[in-house]
Amino acid sequence: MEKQPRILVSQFMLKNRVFEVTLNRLFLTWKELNARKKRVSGSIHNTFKVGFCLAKVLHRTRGVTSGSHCVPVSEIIAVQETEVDNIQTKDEGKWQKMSQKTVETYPYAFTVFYVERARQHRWRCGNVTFFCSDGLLRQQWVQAIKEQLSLQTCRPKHLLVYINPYGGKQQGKQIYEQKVVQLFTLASISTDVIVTERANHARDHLKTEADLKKYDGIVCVGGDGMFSEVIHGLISRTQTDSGVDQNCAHEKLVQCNLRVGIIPAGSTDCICYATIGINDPVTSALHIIVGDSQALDVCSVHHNDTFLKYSVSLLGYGFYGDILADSEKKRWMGPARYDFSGIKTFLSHHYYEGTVSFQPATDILGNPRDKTKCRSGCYVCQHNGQLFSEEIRDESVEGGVSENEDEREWKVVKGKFLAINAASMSCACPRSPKGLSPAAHLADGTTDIILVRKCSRLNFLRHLLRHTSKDDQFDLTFIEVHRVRKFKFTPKYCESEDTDVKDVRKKLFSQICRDHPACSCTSVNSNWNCDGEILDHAAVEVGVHCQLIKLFARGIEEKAGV
Ligand SMILES: CCCCCCCCCCCCC/C=C/[C@@H](O)[C@H](COP(=O)(O)O)NC(=O)CCCCC
Ligand SMILES: Nc1ncnc2c1ncn2[C@@H]1O[C@H](COP(=O)(O)OP(=O)(O)O)[C@@H](O)[C@H]1O
Ligand SMILES: [Ca+2]
Repeated sequence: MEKQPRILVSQFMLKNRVFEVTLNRLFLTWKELNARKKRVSGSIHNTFKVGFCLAKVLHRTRGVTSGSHCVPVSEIIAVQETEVDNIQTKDEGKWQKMSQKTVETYPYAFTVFYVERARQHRWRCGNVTFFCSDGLLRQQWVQAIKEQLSLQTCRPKHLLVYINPYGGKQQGKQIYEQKVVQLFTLASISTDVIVTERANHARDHLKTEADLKKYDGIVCVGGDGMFSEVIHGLISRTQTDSGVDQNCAHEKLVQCNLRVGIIPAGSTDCICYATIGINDPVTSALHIIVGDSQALDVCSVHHNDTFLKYSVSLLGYGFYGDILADSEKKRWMGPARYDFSGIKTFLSHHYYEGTVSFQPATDILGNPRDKTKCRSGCYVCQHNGQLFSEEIRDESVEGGVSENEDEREWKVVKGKFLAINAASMSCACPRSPKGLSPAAHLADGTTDIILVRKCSRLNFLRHLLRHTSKDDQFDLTFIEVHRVRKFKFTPKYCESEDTDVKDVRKKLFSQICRDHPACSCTSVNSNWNCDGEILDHAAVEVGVHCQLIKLFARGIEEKAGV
C-alpha cells in the first residue's frame, strides 16, 4: 500500500529556545515561537499540501518571531540522531554548552545537514540540531526525513572517482581526502577511488575496463585536462557500445547517461567555474550529493575524417594554442605557468594565416553579442536543445544529413589571425569571471567562434584586458564573433597527409623568417589548444553535439546568496 503523504509539525528546542518545526514533501522549516507558546510537543498531520512556500506563510502566523528558516528537502544532505551529552550549540556566533537542566529535560536530539549558500556561488554544509523530551518523536522525525531523502531518486549512491595527483598544485589527493570524503560519507555515498598513475589512465580505464553499470556517476578530481580525459573515455565507451564510428565527422553521437562531477584541483578549472560559478571542492561535492544535472555541448574535432579530440570549453588556435604549447614545458611552475607563458606569448605577438569556414546558427535563440547569460534552468538552452532534437528526428526520417543542413550557407573568412577561439561555453574562470564569450551557452548546441585579426600589440592588449572588466571585448574593429554549429579551419600552409605540425615547421622555415623578421619565430602554424590538450594537426573540422554529456551541476545560480 502507498505511504500516506503527510505534514509533520512538532515543537523542538534549539539554542535553548522553542521552535516549531514542519516537514512536508518539499520543505523543512523551523520558526521560533514566542514565550507564550513555549511548550514542547509533537503532532503528525495526515494532510499534504503541495507547492507553497512555508517560509512565507510562517512569517504571517501569530506567535512567530523573525527566527524562521526554510530548507528545501532537495537540499538536505543527511539526518542523524545526536548524542546530547556534552553537545555544544552555536548561538549568535558563540559556542554554548547545553545546561544540565536542558540536557535532562530534552535528552533526545537529531541533526539535519543541509546546503547553505555563501558568497560567490559557494555552498557549505550547514547543520541544525533539534532537541526534545520524547525518544519516539525523535525517531519519527529522523525516519520521516530519511524517507523524504530516499525519494530524491536523482541522487548518486555509488560513484567511480579518479584523482589526478599531479594536476594544478598537486593537491588533488589532499583536496579529496580533506574536503570531500567526509561529505560523501555523511550522504551515504560509496565510492571506488582510482588515483591515476599516468596520463590517460582514467580515459583508458573508462574506455575498456570499468564496469559502468555499477555506478551512478563518475567524479574526477583535477583540472580541465583531467575532465577531458574522463569524458573521452566515457564518450568513446558509449559510442563503441552503440556501434557508432567516431571517425565519421557527420555521425550523430549517442548521449552518455552517466553524469560526471568535477572536484576542482587543476590550473584553470574553467569547466567547473562556468557550470557552477566557483571552483570550490566543497561546493562541487555538494552539487554531486544533491544529484544536480546539467547537460553540456561537446565539440568533436576531426582531421581528414580521422577523429582527433572532443572539446567542451575552449578550442583555441594562435594565442591560446601558443600559451599552452609553451606552458607544457613549465608544468613544474604549477598554475603560474599560464601567466608566464601568457606574457611571453603576448610579447611574441605571432599571427597565423588561414581560412575559417562556418555555418552561422541562424535559426536559434540568442547571439554572442546579446546580454543574456546562461544561467541555471536556461531558457535558451532548453529551446535550442529542443530545436536540435527535432532536427535530428527529421534527419533520421530522411535517412541522412537533412536538406536544411546542406542548404545552410557557409561563410568564409580568410586572413591573418592572432587568435581563433571557439568557446562552447562562456569559459569563465578565476582569470576572467565573465569568460571568453560571456553570452555563450552550456547546452544550446552551438559554439561561439571569436576571430582576432592581426592588430597592434596595444589593441590586442585592449581586447585581453576587456575580459576582466565590464567592457565588451568584441566591440573592436579587429574582432569578429559568430555563433555556429560547425566550422572548419585550413591553415595557409597546408599540412599534407601524414605530416604533422613539426614537419610543416621545418619545411616552411624560410617563409617563417620572412613573415616575422623581428622575432625568433619558429612556427608557421600554431597549435590548437583543445581544453588544455595540444592537437596534432592545424587543419580541423569541428561539429557541436548538443547536450552530449551531463554534469553534476545546475548551471550558475542567478543569485549568489549572502
Ligand atoms: C592582461 C590580462 C589578460 C587576461 C585575459 C584572460 C582571459 C582568460 C581566458 C581563459 C580561458 C580559459 C579557457 C580554458 C582553458 C582550459 O581548458 C585550459 C586547460 O586547463 P587546465 O587543465 O586546468 O590546465 N587552460 C588554458 O588553456 C590556460 C589559458 C590561460 C590563459 C591565460
Ligand atoms: N598520474 C598522472 N601522471 C601524469 N599526468 C597525469 C596523471 N593523471 C592525469 N594526468 C594528466 O595530467 C594533465 C593535466 O591534468 P589536470 O588535472 O587538468 O591539471 P592542470 O589543470 O594543472 O593541467 C591531463 O592531461 C591528464 O591527462
Ligand atoms: Ca554551447
